[in-house]
Amino acid sequence: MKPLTNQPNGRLVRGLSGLALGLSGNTDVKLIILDRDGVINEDSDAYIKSLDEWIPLPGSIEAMARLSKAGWRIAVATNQSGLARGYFTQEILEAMHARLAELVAEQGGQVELIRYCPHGPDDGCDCRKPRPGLYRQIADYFGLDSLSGVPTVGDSLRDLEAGVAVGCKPYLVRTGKGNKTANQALPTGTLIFDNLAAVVDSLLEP
Ligand SMILES: O=P(O)(O)OC[C@@H](O)[C@H]1O[C@@H](OP(=O)(O)O)[C@@H](O)[C@@H](O)[C@@H]1O
Ligand SMILES: [Mg+2]
Ligand SMILES: [Zn+2]
Repeated sequence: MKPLTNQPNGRLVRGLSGLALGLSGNTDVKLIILDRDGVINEDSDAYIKSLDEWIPLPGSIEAMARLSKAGWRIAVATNQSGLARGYFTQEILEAMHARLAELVAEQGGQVELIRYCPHGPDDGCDCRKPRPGLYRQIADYFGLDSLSGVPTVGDSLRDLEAGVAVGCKPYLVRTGKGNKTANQALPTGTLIFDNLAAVVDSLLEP
């Protein structure tokens, strides 16, 4: 089932997935917002420029499927300045996201929404993290007037800052750039875990 994803002009392209779920704007919604590179898949300082370079981190796909099967809704919020820099095409990016959705679906889970910022650092958009534009788009999609308390998982400070700006609960993972980020001043209340699987374990423990 293809996730919903966005076009560079920000228009949402409806994939095969179902209708937007009209979740009420309350904080007990089981929604999680994940960063992509360094949380779900390996990251590289040379960017992830092809489907071959898009390699899931150990346990991340299984963790997403476990969370999804437990009733959580999964959204991804990712900066993809490589598009603006000309390192890869939108077609390649969408192929990575289709692969992600496919792998999670094979394990019985679903990635419902992937929102990315296609812009470069100097484009002045509102969707490049640490700005919270992607998070607002995700809240709109799920019909939420608040993301207060919604867990967001990142490996970079900007991921946490973007989520905290709209009330999310910040989780840092040590994968990707996370070990380095852990030495920076983090948003109050940030919880630190080794990887996404450990975050999911903590969210699912009774
Ligand atoms: O972690 P998410 O948001 O999913 O994606 C990050 C990537 O878009 C790239 O973001 C770049 O930052 P700049 O966009 O050049 O500042 C660099 O950090 C790259 O190493 C990284 O692969
Ligand atoms: Mg990242
Ligand atoms: Zn943007």
